[in-house]
Amino acid sequence: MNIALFGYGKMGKMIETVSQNKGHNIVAKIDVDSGDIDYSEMDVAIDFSMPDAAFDNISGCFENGVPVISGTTGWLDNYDDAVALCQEKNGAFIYASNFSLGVTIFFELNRYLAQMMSRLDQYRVSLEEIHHTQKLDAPSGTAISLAEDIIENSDYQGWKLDRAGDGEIPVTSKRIGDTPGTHTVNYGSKVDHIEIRHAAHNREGFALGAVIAAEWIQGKTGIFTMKDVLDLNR
Ligand SMILES: NC(=O)C1=CN([C@@H]2O[C@H](COP(=O)(O)OP(=O)(O)OC[C@H]3O[C@@H](n4cnc5c(N)ncnc54)[C@H](O)[C@@H]3O)[C@@H](O)[C@H]2O)C=CC1
Ligand SMILES: O=C(O)C1=N[C@H](C(=O)O)C[C@H](O)C1
Repeated sequence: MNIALFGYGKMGKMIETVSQNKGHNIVAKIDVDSGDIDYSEMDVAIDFSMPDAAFDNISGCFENGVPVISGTTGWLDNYDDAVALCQEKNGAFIYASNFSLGVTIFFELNRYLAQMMSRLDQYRVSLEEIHHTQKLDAPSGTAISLAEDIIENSDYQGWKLDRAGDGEIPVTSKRIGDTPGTHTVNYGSKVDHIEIRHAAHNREGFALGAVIAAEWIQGKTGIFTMKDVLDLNR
């Protein structure tokens, strides 16, 4: 498979290594100021760039018939436009705030736990995410996904960074050293707490999930999620 990398930073380089270890070719490494882009050899584009670059990168790929795997966070104000363009061009698209296979399962646990806990008014939920100090966005895309999934499966009406009001989920963001990404969902009562946590040990899991998604999307058209890739919708 011929893969084009949009964003050749920490994740772009990790995806290059994982892709090559699986026998794929990297046919383009697009970074800031790369100039004119030749889309002709691309079987798929994997975008891990920057919030203000992601939508243009994704749009360019759809305009040129290239399927897109998008991992960049912090650009979702334009998500609906990306979906509309993908549909107009009969393209193929997967966005995930976190491509780790473990986090895809963690998202399912979070939804199920939220449904059960919504029956008990003794517990209050809170979210914490910890990342490396170079991270640009806060809270993380993964924390936002977790919060949105809890809201969909409970009576919570929103989330807020740090100080949350009634009916809102408090989210705490910490930036510590080189932490690749740790997410904790905590339900506390006066007498106990229940916690689920995913901790990435390095970036390889994110990269592997993105490459598996790129392999899976070959020959398909439509908008998909990692649940489709792992066949968790059954
Ligand atoms: N969904 C997931 O599983 C994961 C998502 N991420 C997200 O991926 C993004 C990138 O993360 P990192 O690689 O750690 O960041 P990074 O800062 O190491 O790399 C980003 C790269 O994008 C480049 N860039 C800037 N403008 C560009 C443009 N117009 N076109 C192409 N490239 C451009 C930068 O020069 C840089 O090399 C972030 O939004 C991060 O939150 C990171 C890890 C996992
Ligand atoms: O910027 C990162 O590094 C990460 N970003 C994603 C996010 O915002 O959730 C995924 C992962 O936690 C690493």
